[in-house]
Amino acid sequence: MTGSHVTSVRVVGTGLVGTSVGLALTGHGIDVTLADPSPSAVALARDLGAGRIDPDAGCDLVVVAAPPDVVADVVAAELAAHPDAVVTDVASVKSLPLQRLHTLGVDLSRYVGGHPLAGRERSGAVAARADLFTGRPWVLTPTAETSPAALEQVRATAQLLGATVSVMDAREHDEAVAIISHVPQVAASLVAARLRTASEQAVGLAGQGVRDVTRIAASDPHLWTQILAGNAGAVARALHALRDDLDAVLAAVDALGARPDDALGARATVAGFVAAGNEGHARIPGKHGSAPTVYVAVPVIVPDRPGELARLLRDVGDAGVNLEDLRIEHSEGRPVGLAEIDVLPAAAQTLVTALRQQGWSVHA
Ligand SMILES: NC(=O)c1ccc[n+]([C@@H]2O[C@H](COP(=O)([O-])OP(=O)(O)OC[C@H]3O[C@@H](n4cnc5c(N)ncnc54)[C@H](O)[C@@H]3O)[C@@H](O)[C@H]2O)c1
Ligand SMILES: O=C(O)C(=O)C[C@]1(C(=O)O)C=C[C@@H](O)C=C1
Repeated sequence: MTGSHVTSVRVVGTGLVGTSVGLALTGHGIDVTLADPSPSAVALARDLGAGRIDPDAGCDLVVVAAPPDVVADVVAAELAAHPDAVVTDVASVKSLPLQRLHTLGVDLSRYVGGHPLAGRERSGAVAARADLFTGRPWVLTPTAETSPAALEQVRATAQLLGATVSVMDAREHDEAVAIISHVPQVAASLVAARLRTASEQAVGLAGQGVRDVTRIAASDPHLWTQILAGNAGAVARALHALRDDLDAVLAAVDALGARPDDALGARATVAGFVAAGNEGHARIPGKHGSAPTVYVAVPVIVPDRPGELARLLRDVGDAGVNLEDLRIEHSEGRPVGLAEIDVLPAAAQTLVTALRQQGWSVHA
């Protein structure tokens, strides 16, 4: 290691976040070794290019990207196994793991708690992206015991991945993420859960509004149970405040439903909460730092027949264009689907032309 720059990093836990860290660091020429209790998870991360598997390799830095309920024990084990390395983690909650480390009596001078505010609603290495952290916040939660050199090393590594680093204490972090991450997840899940009992006809009308509000409702229940349980105090406080607001809106809407011509003040209440939402929304900062890679979505109609998707993917490959992501949607009542192929902007026109030549209906 030279200065605060790392040359070798061990990533423990090769799911979405760990594999993304591995991909990004490997891209910067850093020697990354990977570990995970699941042999298939670690092999997949290696195959995707996130690093190599060598349990005996030394390292400057260990990044623990394991689930929140085991993270403290894994950090403690890594500190013991790598006595010259700095150890950080990426768990979404910070106070409980820190308490557990204190209980374990671990020397915390080489440990720096961390949390990138970057992720996806999908888990596992397949969802990993090298540019996941570009322009995103990354909180570090050092304690009085943390050595300044350890803090600088982790800060430099997060910055190398394109993140904007801020430093706060663990309790402060947990209060903040209850409001900007944990309650939004609860709200998205609750709104999406109402769709279970809606009619087919109603769900078939889903437009962009409900898609925007519920994207993170696709998140992993196992991970989120650990996150919400791991920050229960702060989440409960934020949910009580939300419930008070919901009660006020409900009272106004109830009054409008019962006495539309005589519900004094009810419309002002409704307008007030929408306006308050405008104000809160306006406070969300734009992304910091350089922009993450922006892909262009090329929409292609795919007949709902066996082999059609395979034929499309073959034609994308034959066009010499790299497919960055793929989404498929089925249109209600139509014998076709819509495939959205994400590609780099520079490749979009080549792909559109090539697919049209092959007879595909491209809506670009
Ligand atoms: N998903 C997100 O959007 C997001 C964003 C920021 C931070 N985080 C945090 O990152 C961590 C990992 O989340 P993820 O989304 O990558 O989850 P994931 O489910 O995609 O991956 C977790 C990985 O940890 C492995 N694992 C399980 N037990 C382990 C142990 N004892 N030691 C080492 N590895 C172990 C699993 O096999 C799996 O490969 C969590 O602490 C989470 O709170 C998640
Ligand atoms: O799915 C996403 O877009 C996220 O960024 C997820 C998100 C967030 O709430 O910001 C969720 C939990 C993590 O701890 C960090 C990131």
